[in-house]
Formats: sequence, C-alpha cells, structure tokens
Amino acid sequence: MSAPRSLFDKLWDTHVVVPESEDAPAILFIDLHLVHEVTSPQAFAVLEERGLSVRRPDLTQATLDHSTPTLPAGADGRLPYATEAAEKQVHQLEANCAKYGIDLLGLDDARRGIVHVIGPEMGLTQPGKTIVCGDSHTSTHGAFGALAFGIGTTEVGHVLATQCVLQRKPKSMRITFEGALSPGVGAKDMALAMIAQIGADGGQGYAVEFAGEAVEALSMEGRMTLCNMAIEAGARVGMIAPDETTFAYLEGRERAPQGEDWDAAVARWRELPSDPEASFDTEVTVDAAAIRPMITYGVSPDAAAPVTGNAPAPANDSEREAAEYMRFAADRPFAEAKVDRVFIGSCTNSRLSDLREAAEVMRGRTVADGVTALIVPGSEAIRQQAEAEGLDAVFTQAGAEWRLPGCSMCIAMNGDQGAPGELVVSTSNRNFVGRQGKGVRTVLAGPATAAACAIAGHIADPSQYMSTEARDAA
Ligand SMILES: CC(C)[C@H](C(=O)O)[C@@H](O)C(=O)O
Ligand code: SF4
Repeated sequence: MSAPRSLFDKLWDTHVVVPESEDAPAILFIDLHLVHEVTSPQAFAVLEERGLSVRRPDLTQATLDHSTPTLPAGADGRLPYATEAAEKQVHQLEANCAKYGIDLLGLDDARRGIVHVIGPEMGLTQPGKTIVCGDSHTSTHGAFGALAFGIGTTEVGHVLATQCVLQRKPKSMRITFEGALSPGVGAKDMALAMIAQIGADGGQGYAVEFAGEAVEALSMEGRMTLCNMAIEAGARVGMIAPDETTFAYLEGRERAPQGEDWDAAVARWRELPSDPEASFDTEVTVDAAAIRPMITYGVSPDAAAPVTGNAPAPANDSEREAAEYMRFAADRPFAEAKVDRVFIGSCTNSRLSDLREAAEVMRGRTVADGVTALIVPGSEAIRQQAEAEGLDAVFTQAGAEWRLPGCSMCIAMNGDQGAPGELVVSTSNRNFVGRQGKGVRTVLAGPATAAACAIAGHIADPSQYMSTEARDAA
C-alpha cells in the first residue's frame, strides 16, 4: 500500500517533471497560465529579446482587469483611462496576445473580468490542475482543488516559454473550521477571523488546505473568497478538496470537459481529496461557530475583530503607528467611526452571491449623506446576471454607483480611489497604507457589512439590516 497523501501531495506529484534536489527546485508542469496586463509586459519583452515563442498558447488565457476604467467611453468614444501608462498596458497586452496567438478577453468581450473571476466562470479552473498567474491572489483557484499560486514576472516569462515553473515544495498546513457558521456570517468573516488567529505571516512557507464542516458547507463563491485570502495569511497556496458542490458549479461551463470526458474527469477528481490518514506539517483549528461579522481596524489584514466590538488599545509601536493612521479611538466602539466611501468588488467579493448579499441590505434603503458607494462586478457575466435580476436598480436607487467590471478600487490603479484621510470600507483583501489612494484608511469587510456601513454612514453591524432568511443564507 502506498503512503497516505494529502490533496496537495497528489497535485504536486502528478505535475513534477523533474524532482527537487538539494541544488535545484522541482520543475512543475503548468496546466493553466492566466495572464493580465500588469505583470506580463516585461515577460513578453524577454521572449521577444530571446527570439522565443509561447510554448502552449492553448493553455494560456489572458484578460484585462487592473488598469481598465470602470466608467464607459465618453462622447468621443475614448475610454477614460487614469493614466497613459494604464492605456499603454492594455494596448500592449492586446498586441502581445495577437502576436503569440493567446486568447484574450478584450475590452469588448462579454466574458472579460478580473483574472481570478473569469477562470472559474469559464470552467478553465478545474480540480487537479496546476494554475499560475503573475498575481498573488491566484490562490483563489485552489477553491476547486487545484494547485494554484502566484508567480513573479520572471517566472511568467518561464511559463510562457516552457509551460513549466521552478518550485521548492512548501510545507503543508491544514486549517480545519470546526462547527457550523452562525447566521449572517460569511466566507469573508471566516477568512478575516482565520488571519487574525494565525497572523498575516502565519501561513508563510505553507500550502494550506482548508477543511471542516463550515468549509464543506460553503458555496464555490464562498470557497473562492476564503482561498483568495490565503495569501493575506502569508500562504501562497490555499485549497479545498473538490466535492459535489465543485462538480455542480463546473458542469456545463464553456471550457469544462463535456460528455464522456466529463464523467471521466469527475471520476479522476473524486480521487483527489486528502487520504484520511494523510499527515500535515502543521494543523490549526478555528472555531467556526464563534466567528462574528468581522472588520479590520489596522493596516494589515490580521488586525481584524468583530464589527460590534471596540477598537483595541495598541500594544506596541507598530500597532500605535497603525492606530494613528486609522484613527480608531482605543476602547471605543468601531460604530463611532464615520465612513466616507464604500467599495463592493474585487476578486475577493465581486461575484453574484456577494452582490445579492449587499443588495439584500441596500434594498429600499438609501446610502447615508456624504457617503460614496461604488459597486463593481467582477466580470461582464456577473454584470449581466446582476442586471437581469435587477440588482443594479437596487444599488442605483439606494444612491450607489454601478460600474463596469475590473479591479477598480481594490488597488486604485484605474483612477477609482479614495481621497486622502477618507475612511473606506472595502470588500477587497488588502488594507495596506495607501492601497486605495494616498492617505486612504481602508477597513476590510464582507459585502453585507460594507453595505450596512454605506447605509448607516458609520461602521455598522449588518445583522440589523438583514432578513432572517438572508442571515441564514449568508
Ligand atoms: C498587480 C499584481 C501584481 C498584484 C498582485 O500580485 O496581487 C495585485 O493584483 C494585487 O492585488 O496587489
Ligand atoms: S481585484 Fe485586487 S486583489 Fe484581485 S487581482 Fe485585482 S488588484 Fe489584485
């Protein structure tokens, strides 16, 4: 009998081309390479310089997301790019994809969206695959039982040229969420609670598998939210064993296997979950039932606490510095903090279920005076679905802005950003100083909490705005 293996071991073993040695990392074959406009230009330039071609354009998918405006073209037909550099990046990727025969979800493509949203939506993200992208939130795709991680621009070049990447095998960690979530608590709250528990570097050097009852109960959208934030705990890889929820999500999608191939694929995918006796270098448990709707109050994602609580008193110099920047008064309720702007979007929380959750809170209510709320769907497909069910009308009637898909205010590269000093409640994944504009104070939260803050005009508990059914569904 062979030794029991984890999901991660199985994914790793089936993709090793040359095993790791003391002198050299392993060479891993990559099944799917996702490409966007920010981290690819230099990689393509190196190919060009060295006269190389793209080894497997058929395993490469490109999209435009970071630098694209979320406002439509003006009367002159021109898109309102934030900077010349942003526009140049977009045109550069268009030219590179045309030259090397790579499929690009271009500006007019009905499937365009954030790179970590479109892979799953198209059915390209599948259990058992190795998936890379020049982007740290590639861990999102691990929600499907794939080995997915972010790579640097040099490695983007390696993968374009060889379809392989050099990697040392990380250690393994299993994070088990014990018990069921309470009503009104969602995947973002799980992610923030987990990061608060293990720290922003708690997962460093590990490939993390998320397991347990509360993880199994999550929809694919929720699983993506959780795996998306593995990197905010320092882990480049986050993954969840594929199951019936995974298969039901993928069945019938454009690039998923069809017919007999589908049956054969599902049979293979059923073999992927960790063997019962598989061991991990580190095991962590999180009490899922104790998790409450969370927000962050500092400038690192592990500075997270229940939204109904008080701001903790800083305990050291770096916490004092963060507290000064964020201006939450120690030992005072978070709810006393006035909110200037709300952003609902990003590869963490811009899928249909997230928008429904936010709409549930905003329906029939009005965004508070002085608050700007921006709602940015993760893809064109999500935008279409949301509009088909009238979510856009819920948002605009509440006084929020409904935009075109893209990364938008998550990283503020496209002109969508806050003003210095503003307090922004954001469903994205990073609250670093200046992430959403110079001097902007970012508070991370889930979609219901962010929507509640928009309505209340200050940090607010979403439960007061949620119907019992909505609370149960979240
Ligand atoms: C632009 C890109 C390199 C970056 C990343 O790697 O994550 C961005 O997507 C982010 O979220 O900070
Ligand atoms: S939405 Fe934000 S986190 Fe996600 S890829 Fe874009 S910039 Fe990075």
